[in-house]
Amino acid sequence: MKVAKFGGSSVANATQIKKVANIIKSDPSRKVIVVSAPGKRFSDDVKMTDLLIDLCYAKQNNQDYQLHLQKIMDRFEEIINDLELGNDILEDIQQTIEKYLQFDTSPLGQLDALKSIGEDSSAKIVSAYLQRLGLNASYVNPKEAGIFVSNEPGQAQLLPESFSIIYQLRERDGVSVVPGFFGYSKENDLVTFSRGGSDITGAILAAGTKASLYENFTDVDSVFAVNPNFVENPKDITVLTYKEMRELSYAGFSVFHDEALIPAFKEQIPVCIKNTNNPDAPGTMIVSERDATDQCVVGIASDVGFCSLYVSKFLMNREVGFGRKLLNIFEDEGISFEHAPSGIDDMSVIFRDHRFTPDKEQVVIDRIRNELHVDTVSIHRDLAVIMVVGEGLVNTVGVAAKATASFAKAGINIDMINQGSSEVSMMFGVHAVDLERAIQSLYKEFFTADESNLEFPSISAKGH
Ligand SMILES: Nc1ncnc2c1ncn2[C@@H]1O[C@H](COP(=O)(O)OP(=O)(O)O)[C@@H](O)[C@H]1O
Ligand SMILES: N[C@@H](CC(=O)OP(=O)(O)O)C(=O)O
Repeated sequence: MKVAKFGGSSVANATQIKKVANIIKSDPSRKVIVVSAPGKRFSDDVKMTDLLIDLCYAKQNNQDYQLHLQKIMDRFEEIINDLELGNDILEDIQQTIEKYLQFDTSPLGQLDALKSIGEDSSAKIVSAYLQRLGLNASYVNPKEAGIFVSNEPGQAQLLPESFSIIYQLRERDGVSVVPGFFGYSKENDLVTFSRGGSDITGAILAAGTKASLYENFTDVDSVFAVNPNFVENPKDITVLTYKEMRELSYAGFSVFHDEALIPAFKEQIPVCIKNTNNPDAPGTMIVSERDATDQCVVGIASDVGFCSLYVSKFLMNREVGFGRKLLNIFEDEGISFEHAPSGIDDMSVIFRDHRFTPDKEQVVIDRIRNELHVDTVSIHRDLAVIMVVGEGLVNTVGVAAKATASFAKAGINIDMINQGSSEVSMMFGVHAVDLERAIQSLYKEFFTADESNLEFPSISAKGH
């Protein structure tokens, strides 16, 4: 049996949902279906999850929320009418929203409950539509499916005991349609995964049911070697390993959630990224091993929104416990870090900007000066991180030289390099303003024989 997840772009409107139904009908082994909330229908559109977040904040700030509620209901109504489904689903959605708006719980608990409406309603709509087409399909709530998670609002983690319950999904008759993005804590609270987390639900169900394949349907024919917003018609990737995809997703390939790789990897479930708009295209396979002999670099990912803290102290290498004490300061202040490249007398620590907010800067700097007696400490913001990823890359001679040469050709200053801590990636830090040119230059270097006829579009990054 297969688990198929359909992302927001695949359930954005009735036309898309009809394509989804055809895909499900065409292969009876697609027994477990995971759906996201309605996504963007055009580039300036707003995702249903964001509409629900706006509604929640309006309510919590005692503002008039009727307009927000209306936008949500209008969108669901249009989908339900276009699919010619009865009014009962719309009423059910409205009642669930009203119930959650009156919820007497923590603000974050209420936010998670409202955020889940998008996926929950999609699953009700898709299952009803499949039934209308004569399929034996049913809506299965994540609790019934066995998705039990930690009580960390917006950051849920699966509890391992879930797997044995999830396995029982195999026994259900017909097609089970499960909403993505959320589960339930042991205390019965509804908790969501991080943004983009329907991919995680799909991977959990694929691992839990020991599926033969996890299909992840989106709006592109394959994973491309670089984000298609930077390079026009970039090369597609036909196969890549779990490790490669995890690094690429983590570093900016928003097409698949990095945390979704872990359950699939643990149970060795192959993943196939496919296009709902072109289901006959082979897509990209993610597997445990690939032959990396002819192509050691498989993709180049990048993301903005990083900052770095730099410290230098003469003879740092001889001071036992320096790194621990430095990182301890961040632990005390509740700041998690991403990378920590170090030299003999220097160390940098890289953070996501939103984790190391400017209001924490002064406290951290004072503590580093007073407790570690460093020579220099400074913070650099507006940093972008680029990951050059590929199996065997770290053992291949000349990759770093090729990459740094391409930065030099484009006249880009490298703020930092971190090579070797991961077996499959090499990290570069550059100023965010140089990112687009850096990616284009690296792409030329690693993926094109003829550099003269490349065209680069102007950047319009697409995020969650
Ligand atoms: N390297 C990449 N390859 C393919 N798509 C990418 C890549 N990097 C970013 N993307 C973006 O990811 C989008 C698909 O992810 P997402 O919008 O989350 O889809 P869905 O709504 O199906 O979950 C693509 O439309 C594309 O813009
Ligand atoms: N709807 C949620 C979860 C999700 O996975 O969505 P999508 O499949 O559109 O990335 C979000 O927007 O974060």
